[in-house]
This record gives sequence, structure tokens and C-alpha cells, in this order.
Amino acid sequence: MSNTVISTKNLDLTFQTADSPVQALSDINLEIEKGEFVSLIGPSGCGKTTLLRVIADLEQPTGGEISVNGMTPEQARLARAYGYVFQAAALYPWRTIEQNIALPLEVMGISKAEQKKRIEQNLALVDLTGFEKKHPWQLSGGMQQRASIARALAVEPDMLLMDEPFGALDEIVRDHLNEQLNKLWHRTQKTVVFVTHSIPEAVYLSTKIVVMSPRPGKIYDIIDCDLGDERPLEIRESAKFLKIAHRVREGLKAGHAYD
Ligand SMILES: Nc1ncnc2c1ncn2[C@@H]1O[C@H](COP(=O)(O)OP(=O)(O)OP(=O)(O)O)[C@@H](O)[C@H]1O
Repeated sequence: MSNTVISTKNLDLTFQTADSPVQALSDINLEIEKGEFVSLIGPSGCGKTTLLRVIADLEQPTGGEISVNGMTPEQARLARAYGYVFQAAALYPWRTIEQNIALPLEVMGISKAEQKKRIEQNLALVDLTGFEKKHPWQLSGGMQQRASIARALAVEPDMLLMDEPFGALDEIVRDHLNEQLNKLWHRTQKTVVFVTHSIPEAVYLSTKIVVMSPRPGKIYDIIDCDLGDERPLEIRESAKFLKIAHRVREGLKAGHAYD
């Protein structure tokens, strides 16, 4: 049985706008295996979010092929193959944390008892036990992001799609969440596709780093990141880590437009 979760062949996406067409993705060829943690990194506008949205069936490609879990993105979406975590936590302020996590489960028609079980389990996974009855605004930014990760996990998807989930957080909180996400990934063995602007974040979390360049959005380099599964933060000072970070930086420089 194939372990490929996401496969794209010559994938293109051109947005038709009022002025002129914008080619957001050009000739994207990518294979992602089950259990991999893949980061998409590149300058603003290189198509990272668009690629994630194509995988999630939120945008339709204009050329090439893509399969998700052996299905079309639409079939994968309907089969709830993925959970999506946005840049901002996107929690409903009038709902408590447990009500926010319950929302997609209610839509799926899952029983109250099962909802309760999943809420408990996933809040424990992100270290938020005891915050069930709080409203989002009573939590810090980092805690809100953890709650939105718990909500994505509660749907029990095979795959997590994460669009710069920690981009708005300060460095210390971000380090802590990176460490927690590494543990979570290790424990759950989920496939993760993660968009980031941060080189250390990409190297610390990933098994594979996809460096993209803009105009049009292309893959410039794909880098294996074999630092083992469990990664203490100190790993960021190791020679191996710095070597991979250097290669990512060189790729970003080569593909960067400074205008
Ligand atoms: N709905 C849309 N209509 C027209 N153009 C779009 C649309 N969505 C994105 N684009 C354009 O496609 C290109 C890629 O955008 P995308 O948001 O995927 O980049 P990104 O790498 O995620 O950027 P950032 O790091 O700033 O989030 C950009 O030039 C953007 O302006």
C-alpha cells in the first residue's frame, strides 16, 4: 500500500483578477508521505497559503494534478481527511473553549458523550485541561492557538494543515509551542503541512522543508531534515541544524525578489 498522502504533478493555479491574471502556483511537484511534517517556507506572496488551500479544496487548481489520501481534494474534504489551523485562532468569542471544539463535531452529528470524550482528550493533548468553560478572550494568544489545534484534532483527521499558526506570537511563546507541537506530532503520528516564514521554526519542526520562490510561486528546493523525531529546543544549536538552516537561507536568498 502506498504511503503517499499528498501528491501533486505540474500543479498550476492562476487567479483571474480585474487587472491581469496572477499566477500564484507554477509547476508544483510534491510528494508527502504519511507521518511527515512538511513546512512550506518562502517570501510573502510565493503561494504558500494558496498551496495549502488547494490541498484543503478551498481553491481549485487551473492545471496539473493533485491527490489527497488517494482522492480528489474535494473527496478528502468531504471525508474530513484534514483539520485546518489558521494564522489567527479563529475561535468564536461567544462560545466557551469546549463549545468551540464541539462545533465541528455537532455539525458532524457526533453524540454528546463522544463530543465530551474528544474535548477532554484533545484539551489534555494541548495542555489545556481545566480551561473548558473559559471564553477565548480569557486565554492568552498562545493558549488560543492551542485551543484551535485541539479543535482541529478533535475531528480526528489524518492530517493537519497549519497556516502560520504561531506567526503572531512572541518568540518565547513560539518556542514553547514549537516544542509542544513537536511532541504532539511525535505522539499522534499525524501528517502535518505547515506554512511558516521562520527558518528556525521550519528546521526545528520538519522532516522535509519545501523552499518556495515567488512570481510565479515555484518550488526552489526540497530539503530533508533528518534531526530525529523528538527534538529538544537545544537541537537548534547543533551543527546539523545550522547546516540545514543555512541551506534554507541560501534557497530563500536565491529565490527572493527585493522589490
Ligand atoms: N483570491 C485571490 N485572487 C487574486 N490573487 C490572489 C488571491 N489569493 C492570493 N492571490 C495572490 O497569489 C499570490 C500568492 O498568495 P499567497 O497568499 O498564497 O502567498 P503566501 O506565500 O502565502 O504569502 P504570505 O506569506 O504573505 O501569506 C500573491 O501574489 C497573492 O496576491
